[in-house]
Amino acid sequence: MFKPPFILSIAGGGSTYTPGIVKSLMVRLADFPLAEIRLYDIDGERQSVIAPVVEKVIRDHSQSIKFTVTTDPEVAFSGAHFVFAQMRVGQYKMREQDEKIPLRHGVVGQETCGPGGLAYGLRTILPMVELCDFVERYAHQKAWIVNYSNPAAIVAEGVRRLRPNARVLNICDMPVAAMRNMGAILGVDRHKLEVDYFGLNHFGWFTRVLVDGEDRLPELRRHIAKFGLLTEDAAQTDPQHSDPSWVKTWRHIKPIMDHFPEFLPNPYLQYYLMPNDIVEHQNPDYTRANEVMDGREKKLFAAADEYKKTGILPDAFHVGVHGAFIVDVACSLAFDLRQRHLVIVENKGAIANLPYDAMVEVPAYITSEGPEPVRMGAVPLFHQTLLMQQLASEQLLVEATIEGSYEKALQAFTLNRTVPTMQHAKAILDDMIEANRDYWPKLQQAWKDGEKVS
Ligand SMILES: NC(=O)c1ccc[n+]([C@@H]2O[C@H](COP(=O)([O-])OP(=O)(O)OC[C@H]3O[C@@H](n4cnc5c(N)ncnc54)[C@H](O)[C@@H]3O)[C@@H](O)[C@H]2O)c1
Ligand SMILES: O=P(O)(O)OC[C@H]1O[C@H](O[C@H]2[C@H](O)[C@@H](O)[C@@H](O)O[C@@H]2CO)[C@H](O)[C@@H](O)[C@@H]1O
Ligand SMILES: [Mn+2]
Repeated sequence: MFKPPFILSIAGGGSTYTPGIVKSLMVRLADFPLAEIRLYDIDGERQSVIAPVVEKVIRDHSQSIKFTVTTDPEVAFSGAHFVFAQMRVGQYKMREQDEKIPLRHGVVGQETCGPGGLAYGLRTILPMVELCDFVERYAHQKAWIVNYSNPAAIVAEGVRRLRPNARVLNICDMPVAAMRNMGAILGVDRHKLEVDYFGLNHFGWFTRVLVDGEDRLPELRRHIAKFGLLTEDAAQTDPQHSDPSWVKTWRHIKPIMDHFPEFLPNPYLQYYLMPNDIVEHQNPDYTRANEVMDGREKKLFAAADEYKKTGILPDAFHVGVHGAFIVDVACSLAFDLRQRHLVIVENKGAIANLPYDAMVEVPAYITSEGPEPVRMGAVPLFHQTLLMQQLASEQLLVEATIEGSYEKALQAFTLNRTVPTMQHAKAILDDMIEANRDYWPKLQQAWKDGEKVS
């Protein structure tokens, strides 16, 4: 492995999360020493708005760290040791489409779940592969990409198929956020929890929540039966989670566990297990993308503007579990700490009754050569069946992208639990092809008028 101080590049430098992640890096400089931070984005204009805020965060902590802002991949990745990826391909304007198109057809409209997640996947797989190629070409031979770019399940499967040797670790902060709430409910710091968990990204269950060797899930069940996984504290520690849609999401853990009390679900299961409730309460003209553009993005851009004018940076971004988690994972990779974290990995038997090569989310020990998944055993038939259907939907989407296959995309949409019929799937897919014409690979129909055409 390489020695610190490290060169770290952030792909998706213009992200609303960049200042928070950099702040997390700054408070952890003693654990993760840095020589240089580079921001890389394909939208130079957006990145140039965020960059002065990031530079201020760095300079408040260090005068020596070099800071580079670029749209040139060679400049961004040459000699880099770590790449944090957080690209939103198509930006919020396309997230809005992902959410609003399915809703027009009475189907859940969500960033990473259902047809919205599949559409986002079709946009993101190839840019993520391109990022792997940039890193292979320019970065340190042993560089690690730690990837937050969504939809993480589909991105992980796409990279596994197309670049099996890339050193990419895909992560998600949703389980960590759930653990933060569990910790607040139990009166314990989240780092004291050791959990067992199985599933796919945004589609899994906690089966044990150990504190000093004792399973505290029974206590959590009692709290959830009244309040869901919501705590006043958690809302305060993450301002984003005071938004009405997040409050509702944490509350929905209650109805799910009222029906299936054994395991504690990932909040994203609400979209698959209670889609009708979700659609009924979603405003088709104002979705989460609008809430984020009017909230997190506007606040950060306004602060950047004020900083430019006055030299004073208002408190405009949150340093929560999102930044802390990626830095924890990077430290474990960098120094072979073998810490246990929930990450997205190739199954290799960790979930005994899921395919060996599925990209699953389970606890793993993070070594300098990558994650070593912990065996979660065989899962019950109910969960296995839900997981297999979701896995098939995501894998078909990846195959549709690789092969440019309309039929496989239609199968992926039809198999998704949020989509009631094949007619819904086709209507949504066709609208999405139109909306994504600047982003998706071309999907060809192999069958026309009952004849095979290719
Ligand atoms: N895995 C997780 O749990 C998790 C948690 C939070 C956010 N995210 C993801 O992080 C990403 C950033 O979210 P955000 O809300 O800050 O979005 P954002 O739109 O503010 O930022 C994303 C940036 O990525 C850039 N980008 C798009 N395509 C690119 C490419 N090919 N190369 C380089 N840069 C590119 C955009 O120009 C934009 O500046 C999203 O993918 C989001 O889904 C994931
Ligand atoms: O709707 P958004 O853009 O606010 O959030 C979508 C993301 O939600 C999850 O991440 C949360 C995380 O759970 C929370 O603790 C905090 O760090 O904020 C994150 C963003 O809200 C989810 O894991 C991501 O995949 C989503 O992109
Ligand atoms: Mn996530």
